[in-house]
Amino acid sequence: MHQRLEVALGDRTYPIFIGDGLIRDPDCYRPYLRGSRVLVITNETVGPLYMGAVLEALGDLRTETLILPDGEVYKTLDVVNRVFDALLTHRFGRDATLIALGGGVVGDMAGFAAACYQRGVDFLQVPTTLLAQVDSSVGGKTGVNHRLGKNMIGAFHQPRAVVADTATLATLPDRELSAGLAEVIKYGLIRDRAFFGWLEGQMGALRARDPAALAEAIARSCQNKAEVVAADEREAGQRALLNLGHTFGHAIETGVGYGTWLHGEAVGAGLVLAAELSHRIGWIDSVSVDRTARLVDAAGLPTAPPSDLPAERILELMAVDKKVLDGHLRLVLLKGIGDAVVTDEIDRAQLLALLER
Ligand SMILES: NC(=O)c1ccc[n+]([C@@H]2O[C@H](COP(=O)([O-])OP(=O)(O)OC[C@H]3O[C@@H](n4cnc5c(N)ncnc54)[C@H](O)[C@@H]3O)[C@@H](O)[C@H]2O)c1
Ligand SMILES: O=C(O)C(=O)C[C@@H](O)[C@H](O)[C@H](O)COP(=O)(O)O
Ligand SMILES: [Zn+2]
Repeated sequence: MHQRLEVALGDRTYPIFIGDGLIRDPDCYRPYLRGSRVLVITNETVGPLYMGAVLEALGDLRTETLILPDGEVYKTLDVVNRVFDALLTHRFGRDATLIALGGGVVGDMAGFAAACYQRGVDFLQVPTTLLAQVDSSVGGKTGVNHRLGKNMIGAFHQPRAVVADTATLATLPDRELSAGLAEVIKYGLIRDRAFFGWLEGQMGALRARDPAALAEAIARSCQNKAEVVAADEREAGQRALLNLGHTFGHAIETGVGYGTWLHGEAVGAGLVLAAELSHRIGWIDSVSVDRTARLVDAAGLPTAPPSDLPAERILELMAVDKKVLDGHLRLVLLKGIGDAVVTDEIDRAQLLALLER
């Protein structure tokens, strides 16, 4: 079954297409191209698998391709510069459309290149990981990492359309599927208690790649994300809730070295830390913490930070989080399952005690 959701942003709106085989469907691309010139950006793993299908769908358009190296460690300004090199070498103008074909790494970099090239050109997201289909392809956060912090350089730039072909998940390694499930669980925790309950019952089916379960998880995740982004495109308020687990998670990713822990793995541990901290300050009961830890574990994800990363180091890295305001750390914590809030009331001693447990 094919589904179409909308991300409504005031006078602008864009579709999220979800379904089996959509990567080959010209109707998912053609109406969203400004001109006839397209640059498809992918990486050395995804290119051989799916570039042919995208080129087939684009037909006789004037299309160029660019293959980037694969890995979180390549989500850098240097690599984005290769996109600018390609655009300029092929003399792309302002009517260019970039197509990001791959996971969140390709999507974040291609989107950032689109935000910057000639001060902004169009781009489409064609996400091929679960994580990208449920999260990174939607909402317009684009950017790259810095040695000192995750996603520290970037821009808000919305895609013109998102084409999530669920069939591409067939080739995704199990570890990457699990990583995507961390962001899926996140939506249940922050704003969708019923979805959280559904996930508790469906985790086995999701990990077994049951097509109906995956399609449902992707659609409900995208619906939740689209609603949050529509209400707060540039994270002036409630969009920060999408960062549940990420202050811990980003610190873990940076601390162990980009790509050592996958983003979703670090978020998985971060979700459990956020739940545990919420319990320690009396906001949620221990049953809710256990349910969170059990679901994260059932997804095949870590439930605690790496034992060789000192608590002091995690705290140091958390201090560069983008939610820091006036030097104060702000964290997303839980008032209940399905009910997240941002708070600045956690002090260093509480965090140290949590991380040293
Ligand atoms: N912009 C946002 O809102 C947002 C949201 C969440 C995460 N992110 C970012 O996304 C990144 C993580 O994305 P990710 O988890 O997709 O990782 P990724 O892009 O590194 O992809 C994971 C791996 O799977 C491979 N791959 C992709 N599709 C495949 C397929 N269909 N079959 C086989 N292999 C495939 C990739 O080549 C890569 O090796 C992080 O940098 C994170 O910060 C951004
Ligand atoms: O879309 C958002 O907003 C998110 O926070 C989604 C997160 O899953 C994602 O990892 C995002 O890139 C984190 O944002 P950042 O602003 O903390 O870098
Ligand atoms: Zn994330």
